[in-house]
Amino acid sequence: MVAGGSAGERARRIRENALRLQRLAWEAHRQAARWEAAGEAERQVAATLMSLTATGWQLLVDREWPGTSAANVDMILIGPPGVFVIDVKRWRDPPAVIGGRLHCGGEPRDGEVGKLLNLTRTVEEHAADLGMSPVALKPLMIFAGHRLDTRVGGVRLLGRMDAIPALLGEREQLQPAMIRAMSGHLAERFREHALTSLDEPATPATPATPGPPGPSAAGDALFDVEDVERAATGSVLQAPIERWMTFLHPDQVSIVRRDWGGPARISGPAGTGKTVVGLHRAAHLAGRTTGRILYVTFANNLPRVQCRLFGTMAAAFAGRVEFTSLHTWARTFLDGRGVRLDLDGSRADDAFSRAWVSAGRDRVLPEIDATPGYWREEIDYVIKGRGLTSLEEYRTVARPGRRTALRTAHREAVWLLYEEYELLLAERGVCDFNDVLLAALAELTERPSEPSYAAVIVDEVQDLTLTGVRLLHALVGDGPNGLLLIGDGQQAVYPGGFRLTDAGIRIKGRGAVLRTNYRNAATILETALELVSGDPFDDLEGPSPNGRRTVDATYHDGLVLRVDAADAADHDRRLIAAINDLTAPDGTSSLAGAAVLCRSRRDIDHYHRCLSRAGIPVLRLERYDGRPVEAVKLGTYRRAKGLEFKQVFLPHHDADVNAAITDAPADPAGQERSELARRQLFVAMTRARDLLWLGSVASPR
Ligand SMILES: Nc1ncnc2c1ncn2[C@@H]1O[C@H](COP(=O)(O)OP(=O)(O)OP(=O)(O)O)[C@@H](O)[C@H]1O
Repeated sequence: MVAGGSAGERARRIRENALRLQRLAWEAHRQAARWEAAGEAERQVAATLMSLTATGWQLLVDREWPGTSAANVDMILIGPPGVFVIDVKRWRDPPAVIGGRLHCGGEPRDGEVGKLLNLTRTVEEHAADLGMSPVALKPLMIFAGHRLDTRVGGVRLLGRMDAIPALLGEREQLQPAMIRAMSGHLAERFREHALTSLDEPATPATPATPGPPGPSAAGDALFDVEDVERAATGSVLQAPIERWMTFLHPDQVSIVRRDWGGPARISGPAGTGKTVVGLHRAAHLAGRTTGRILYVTFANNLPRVQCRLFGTMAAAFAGRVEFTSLHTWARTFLDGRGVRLDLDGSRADDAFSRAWVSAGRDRVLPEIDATPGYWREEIDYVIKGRGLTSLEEYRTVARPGRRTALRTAHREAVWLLYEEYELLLAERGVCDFNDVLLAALAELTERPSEPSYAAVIVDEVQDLTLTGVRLLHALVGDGPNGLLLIGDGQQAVYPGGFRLTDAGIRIKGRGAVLRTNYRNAATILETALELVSGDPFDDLEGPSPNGRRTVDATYHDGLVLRVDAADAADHDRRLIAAINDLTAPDGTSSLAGAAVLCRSRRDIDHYHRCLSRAGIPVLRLERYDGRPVEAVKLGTYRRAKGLEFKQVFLPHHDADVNAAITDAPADPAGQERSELARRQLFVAMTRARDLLWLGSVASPR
């Protein structure tokens, strides 16, 4: 159909719907007149909202607040945008928001806002039993006799006449099955108000328009919890994330809403919904506090994706949550304090290379590992990453995550190398990433952050250094619901770790573990777990001896395709053919869910050329913000952290893992390198939802 024709058809349908709503509104008015006990304002508002029930919305009127017989909730409206908890007002003077507070006739009415927010929390509590996230709960005041559309303290204020278009304009989050289930559930929990006995009318019946539950409906089984779970899980497989993220597993919702007396941790294997819980938690906290929330990760591109997701999921709080990478935050913070540092990665690399030549390679270090990279990591993650300032400290420090034991002579040699590196950095007047974090921590310790954050949520915490975690801890301290650390040691893609106790963070009794993988097809999950099942890993609270963890899979079909090519050219030909296979026979492309992930930047450049030559559009992960784009995403394993794709292609996937084994089969440094290579590959594999393509080239005989 041509574009104009399609638009015309849509316009005709919208007009038809509008007329139908109008007819239903008149019918609703007539029926609402029978609600003798309700006030005039409520009757009018109910009649207006009733018209929505023709399109699948559900309306509960005048309900008892559970646990009381005197208090009532005017209305609960459940529709595609969520659950609206409604307080109807008939004020003589028009409501006004002045200085962020609700007023009427010049008098503040904060109490009314507080009451509605409390009531919303009660509804939220009951909705959570079905797994509904707090982001779908919407406090709403409707004013009879006034026109307005504004917000105050998380509450939307609408005039009666403004309500329908405003509600229909809200972004959809709930599907019809969920609306029906939630309505049935809330009708049971919020009984009809005993003192009013409203004669609720049945909605004008049309097959597609279920009406609000009448008096008898409360007792009927209107839903089945398993149906809700099935509807939610089923929709995951086709719907874009924001459509179904409103319903989580009830255990996840309980973590989102939990009150923690101090720093807390969410852990769990790949794909178990840790980030999802983190984002919903951010929205929940934003609704409970007036301060800002900081949501931090290590990777640079992830904040963009998370920020976009959050904006679609909890638009009302989008301005309250700051998404950033740790280094960006630290640099902005230092800039704001007038601290100037010349961060220059390539000059720092050069300084290290020279330091290695003059103070590293001829000493005892090559006995353990002759590659300078190993010792650069020792400086980055152990010495500077932990903020060590003297050889005495370094002599005795535990090095969790590093498998190679160092004798005194080795530690002294590393320290010399470190001092030489620092000297060369100082001579050049440049610094490295660790210096930025160390400077920010020093600055923050001297002059605490102002204004401070209400909460800091750290995602992928296992990739931070000890200094990074200390810095974020310093922002909120040990206050209730202040610091939340989310991560999984099995997915650490950088070497060298630390324990939370090293940072002075105690989370005893404030941890939650997620165990159900919602992302990967079972066969993909099995292949990925097999790879790391023999590897111990460090998980911030202590070592974990076994890589084979308990994970429940949510079964959906998937495929692992292994391609053993004769040579590199054959390998790349087969990769391109597999990507071209994603295009349907009618020519419609489905590249939006595809990603090619590589081990190194050199590979990235190679595959960018390869794909472009084959006429396949490419979007580098540096520029990806989570929006669906008809292009293959291309990036390194590290850049893919925290992301997911329908189809993941891993060219030469086993090259690093094999090289680590062949180069140094037995020594601890080689073992450490192999484990790290396997963990990185594991992360890349677990990005795949439905298809995992594993390319290798047969080794030359
Ligand atoms: N209750 C749920 N029902 C259905 N899908 C869910 C649920 N919770 C999370 N998911 C989905 O599971 C996938 C993985 O979630 P998420 O990215 O939050 O996991 P994660 O534990 O942070 O993963 P990783 O550690 O591998 O980055 C996402 O597609 C997410 O939307």
